[in-house]
Amino acid sequence: MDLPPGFLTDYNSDRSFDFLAALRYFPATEEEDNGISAHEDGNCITFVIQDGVGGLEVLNDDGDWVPAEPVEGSIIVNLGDVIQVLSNNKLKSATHRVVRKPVHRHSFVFFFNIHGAKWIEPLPEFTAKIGEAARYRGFVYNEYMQLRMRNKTHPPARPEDVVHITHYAI
Ligand SMILES: O=C(O)CCC(=O)C(=O)O
Ligand SMILES: [Fe+2]
Repeated sequence: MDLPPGFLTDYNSDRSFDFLAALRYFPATEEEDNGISAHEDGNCITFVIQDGVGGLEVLNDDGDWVPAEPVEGSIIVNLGDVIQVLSNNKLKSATHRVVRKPVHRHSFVFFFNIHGAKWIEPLPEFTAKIGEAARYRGFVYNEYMQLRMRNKTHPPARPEDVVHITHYAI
């Protein structure tokens, strides 16, 4: 990102919002194979350790779903919305989903987050310093998390009203 080493540590050294999820996906049935619907992670960076079953897929620029094939001993690193905003779209928050397979799947997912009170806006290194306009207005991280939570607790009738990071786009 052309930022000084240790930038993220200095930017936010508070780890209290981080969490680890141990997930188990039940086998797909004839009728239904949705594990997790298409989404972007709202946080900073997500680390996924998956077993050998597979099912995690990433949407590419052509609109095709590309499987993140299991590789023994590897960790998948997924950038979230916070990095997309900080980098002013230079780094993208990947759209991904999990499609269930005929057998159980297990994954460990570590969400490297940002403190809730943190102000998030495109960094000068990706805007003023390189003569680019900011593509997002600033927001408090918790506010975005609450809007995302509302997507689940009060699902909007119209799909276009579901809040994504584009809510803050300029
Ligand atoms: O289980 C996985 O491989 C990914 C889960 C995921 O995308 C999420 O929890 O946000
Ligand atoms: Fe995810």
